[in-house]
Amino acid sequence: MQDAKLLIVDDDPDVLLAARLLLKRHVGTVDIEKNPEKLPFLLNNNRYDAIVLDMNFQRDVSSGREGFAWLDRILDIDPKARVVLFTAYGDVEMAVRAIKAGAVDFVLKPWQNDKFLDTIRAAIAKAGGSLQMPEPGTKAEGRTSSPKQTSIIGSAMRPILETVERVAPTDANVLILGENGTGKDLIARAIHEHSNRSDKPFVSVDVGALTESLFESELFGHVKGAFTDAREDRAGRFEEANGGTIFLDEIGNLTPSQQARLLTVLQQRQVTRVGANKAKSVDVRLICATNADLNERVAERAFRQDLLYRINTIELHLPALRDRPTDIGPLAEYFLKKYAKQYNRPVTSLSPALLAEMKQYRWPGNVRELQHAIERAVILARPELTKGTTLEPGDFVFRKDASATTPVNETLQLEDMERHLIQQAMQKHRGSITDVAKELGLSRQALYRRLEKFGL
Ligand SMILES: Nc1ncnc2c1ncn2[C@@H]1O[C@H](COP(=O)(O)OP(=O)(O)OP(=O)(O)O)[C@@H](O)[C@H]1O
Repeated sequence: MQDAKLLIVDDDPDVLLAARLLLKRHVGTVDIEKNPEKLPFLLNNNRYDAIVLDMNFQRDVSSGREGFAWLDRILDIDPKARVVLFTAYGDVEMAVRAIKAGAVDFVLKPWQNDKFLDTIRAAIAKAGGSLQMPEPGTKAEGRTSSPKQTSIIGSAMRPILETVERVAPTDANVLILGENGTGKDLIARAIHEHSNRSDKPFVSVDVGALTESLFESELFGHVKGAFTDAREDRAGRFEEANGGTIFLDEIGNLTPSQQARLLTVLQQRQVTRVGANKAKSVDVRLICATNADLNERVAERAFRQDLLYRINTIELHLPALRDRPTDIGPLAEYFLKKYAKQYNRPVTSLSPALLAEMKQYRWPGNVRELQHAIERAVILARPELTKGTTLEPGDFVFRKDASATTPVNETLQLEDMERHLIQQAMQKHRGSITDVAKELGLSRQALYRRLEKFGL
């Protein structure tokens, strides 16, 4: 490391001095900088082997938002930059998010000298820094998703996949039912990929997250001047999906007037942009999904029966993960391999004890929860924590039994903070998912997950 060059950016002069004192003995050049505004200048005039960046500068003390913005900026200037984040103990969730956003690792403050050194050594040694980059498409969700070839794991899914293969080439409307995180989106994409429309768009809309005022313009489009913010003509999601498939998620949450509007469009196969007086024909295959019991909602008169009949030509029921325990092992192994490779972590297996606990757990968030729990455990795994290469129960946090890596109080405080921030941003942007996601530095998908988690 004697010929390496390191930059440390933190607004606390004591932290800068202490870090320099420690690292100077091992790294050739250690530059320190108090003001992150100087980053572009420094990066354009030096070649750093690694950069240590604080997540919380004074203006924005606890959210880490400024840190994320600077991380993005650094990676814009040098996509191969190897950024290690400084973060306070308890900010582990944030550190995990930052790694997903492209940082190579993180150091908890106050640091332990040998761990800090190991992390810096590994960051400097790593060639290219591309190992921890997120998968293409995970950082920001485009308006039109291209088909993703994701494997569908688990023997319990086999009968469903057989139905998918039979139904996909027809144009039949499909309704996918199942709890959150059971794979409804995945199955909808599989239907599209196996259909004759696979080279046309697959457009996914979380209709449950659209406010009353956004619903029409998002789905059907608008013309310039139709309302204050309509600065230009814009096609809606139905028009975007023309020739392909439209996937309407959380259909059970539609209000009566939204149900009526949607039914008209489905009956007439035509959309009229808000403010326009001429309808346009659209040719879309419709797939809907919900975690609600629609028959019960019909009985309660909360969902229109005529709309249900229009969308449920074929119904697919996805079982909850707790009802298919044989799938837990294969799914866990699959995610373990995927994330160990993505984050370059030395984890290769799950211990039998951990697997047994997983089978006992209820998995209220189903496969998504399992996926995130494994991703988190892999990111946080250190050789000394994982006894070499196997994840043990202690490396793993079950939602209801947070006994492991992050103390419960700190997890809760973080969650409160996160919830509060999201609520504030939702009010500020009047429910616009795109704007809120942008402000918080989250993908739309990640924001939806949090809205769901916090019941917002
Ligand atoms: N059988 C499976 N094999 C591999 N990955 C899966 C499987 N089922 C679900 N997943 C993964 O789990 C995550 C959640 O799945 P998905 O988004 O399809 O669930 P969902 O039922 O649509 O959730 P929601 O109701 O919250 O919208 C995704 O990342 C998906 O790729």
